Amino acid sequence: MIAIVGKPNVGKSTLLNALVGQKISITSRKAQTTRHRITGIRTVGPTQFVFADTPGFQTRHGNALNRSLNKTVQGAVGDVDLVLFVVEAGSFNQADEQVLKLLAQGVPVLLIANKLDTIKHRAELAPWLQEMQHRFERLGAKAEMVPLSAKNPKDVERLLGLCEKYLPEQDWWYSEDELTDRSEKFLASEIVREKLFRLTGDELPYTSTVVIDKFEEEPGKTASRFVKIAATIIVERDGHKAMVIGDKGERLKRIGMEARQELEKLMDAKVFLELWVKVRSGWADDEARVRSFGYE
Ligand SMILES: Nc1nc2c(ncn2[C@@H]2O[C@H](COP(=O)(O)OP(=O)(O)OP(=O)(O)O)[C@@H](O)[C@H]2O)c(=O)[nH]1
Repeated sequence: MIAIVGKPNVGKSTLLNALVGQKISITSRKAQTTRHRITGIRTVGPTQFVFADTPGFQTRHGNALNRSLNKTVQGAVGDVDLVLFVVEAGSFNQADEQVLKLLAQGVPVLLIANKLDTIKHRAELAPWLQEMQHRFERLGAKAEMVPLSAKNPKDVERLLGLCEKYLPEQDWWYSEDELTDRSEKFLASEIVREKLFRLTGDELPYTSTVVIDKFEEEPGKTASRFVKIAATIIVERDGHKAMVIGDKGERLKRIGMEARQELEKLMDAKVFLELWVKVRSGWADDEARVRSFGYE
């Protein structure tokens, strides 16, 4: 069991998807895309890797949504064999420091210095890596430094080999072909949320969310599956609703189309997807609402 932790936007979900070999956690340029603990499974030969992706640890806003996200992170690092602590290569700031403080004593850590491809002069990274090593030593923590790019398949394969050394010998938890413990219904809401964030860019606040109202598989008349999904995009203000719908409904249509195509591939089914947009002001500050929208 391996937890993937780090501040928002360092590439945790990108790394998880690469490690698992299939997209199971959504990613975007927007920070705070991941909202839930997502388990990804990869079985290679005799070894089963169970990865837990976590939301980026929040340090700025203390609202109910962020408190819930941070609880998810804390829960994930407690009981694992190994932690992948993801940072951006060459950088370590206050937000990274906060994550470091969460790490349980005694659990081995790989410091993943991600986005190595963005560093022009690799030699310049050496003093930074040394400084990182010292930082861990001062805490009495064991850590191995692993500079890599989550977007480079060779780096990801090498990382799997490094992780393997830390895993105990025990029975597998999942069958060989399982990739995630999350349901298709959950993945559907995540994929709609990813398209929503990607197609609205920085204009839409991260407090928008997606709730699945209906997820029904039609009894098969033919060999292929047919799934009917209705989802509501929840936003904070009327202005955001207009932004999501777009000119003559163009943007909402595009969100629906891209999400449907990806879901059809993922579920190997014909998908009928219906999208609605609703305004619910202040939901991210309201504990009960945060829970009712599926956050722990
Ligand atoms: N250049 C480069 N970009 C990367 C790499 N890994 C991830 N990214 C980009 O970094 C951005 C954030 O990636 P995510 O995987 O969504 O990051 P995250 O840490 O899961 O983010 P949160 O959900 O906010 O916690 C995306 O635009 C990725 O494409 C990498 O190795 N190199």
